[in-house]
Amino acid sequence: MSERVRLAVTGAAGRMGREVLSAATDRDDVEVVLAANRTPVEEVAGVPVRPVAEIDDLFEETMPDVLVDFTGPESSADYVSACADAGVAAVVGTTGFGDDGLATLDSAADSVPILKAANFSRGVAALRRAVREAVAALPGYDIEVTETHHNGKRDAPSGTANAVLEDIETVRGDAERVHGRVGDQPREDGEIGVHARRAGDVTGEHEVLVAGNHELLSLTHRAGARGVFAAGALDAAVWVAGRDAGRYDFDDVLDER
Ligand SMILES: NC(=O)C1=CN([C@@H]2O[C@H](COP(=O)(O)OP(=O)(O)OC[C@H]3O[C@@H](n4cnc5c(N)ncnc54)[C@H](OP(=O)(O)O)[C@@H]3O)[C@@H](O)[C@H]2O)C=CC1
Ligand SMILES: O=C(O)C1=N[C@H](C(=O)O)C[C@H](O)C1
Repeated sequence: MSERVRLAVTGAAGRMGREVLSAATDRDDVEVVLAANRTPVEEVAGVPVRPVAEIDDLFEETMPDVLVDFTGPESSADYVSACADAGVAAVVGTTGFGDDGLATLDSAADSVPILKAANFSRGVAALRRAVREAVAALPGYDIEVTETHHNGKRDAPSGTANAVLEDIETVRGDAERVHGRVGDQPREDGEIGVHARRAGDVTGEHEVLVAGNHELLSLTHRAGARGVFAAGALDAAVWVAGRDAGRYDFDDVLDER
């Protein structure tokens, strides 16, 4: 697409919505035509924000090419349904979906392109590749996954930690997740420890430990600012505009760049 991609941004006044709007104003390949938020706010990054009374009315006045959504799992599923009805593509950064929400995304993808990623950082994409390789190279080693986020985060474990765990399980197959660890039993072979920490204003950290006797491999990603997620989400929005209906993820974007 040579023209600017016309964007709608939901959750405009949230931590990520603000970053996306701010990053969008610095780019010449996107144009924000609609910013919406549940709680009324006047503007974010100089963009007027519309209160969302009824999600069905979201595109009543303005039709974007792509919706970028960082909200919560219930609202995100509703926004994506509205996209399917209106023929609008969606980039979903929201995490914490249950089975019903994921089914809603799958069904919307029958009619529009839906690109969902738990993490739009390029560093995390590289972390996931490194973890898959390490786990394949170190059969039988103990694995512990730890994520740390700000005290306002709702879902635990993080969407990224869940994606990393799925990667590990795909390679290893026989893993059992153990969330936290209490009691007086030693670690069992094959389990994967999962630890979610919430503290202060940490943007987002993910660490995978792979340990055998006398050696420990630690793979860690630390996000220093939400701008990395916003930049990736906007790259994804530009990439997904005009695509065929279907489910896509951030790797599809990275594979082509
Ligand atoms: N994929 C990625 O790279 C990243 C994903 N995330 C994910 O993005 C999501 C949002 O994170 P963050 O910005 O920190 O969250 P915030 O709590 O800061 O913002 C959430 C936004 O969503 C809106 N919202 C929440 N629930 C509803 C609802 N039921 N109906 C309508 N609007 C709703 C809020 O509206 P209101 O102002 O009215 O409360 C707010 O605008 C989370 O799921 C998080 O895990 C976060 C960072 C990176
Ligand atoms: O809520 C957050 O902040 C983040 N959420 C995403 C997740 O759940 O993995 C991505 C990032 O870690 C920040």
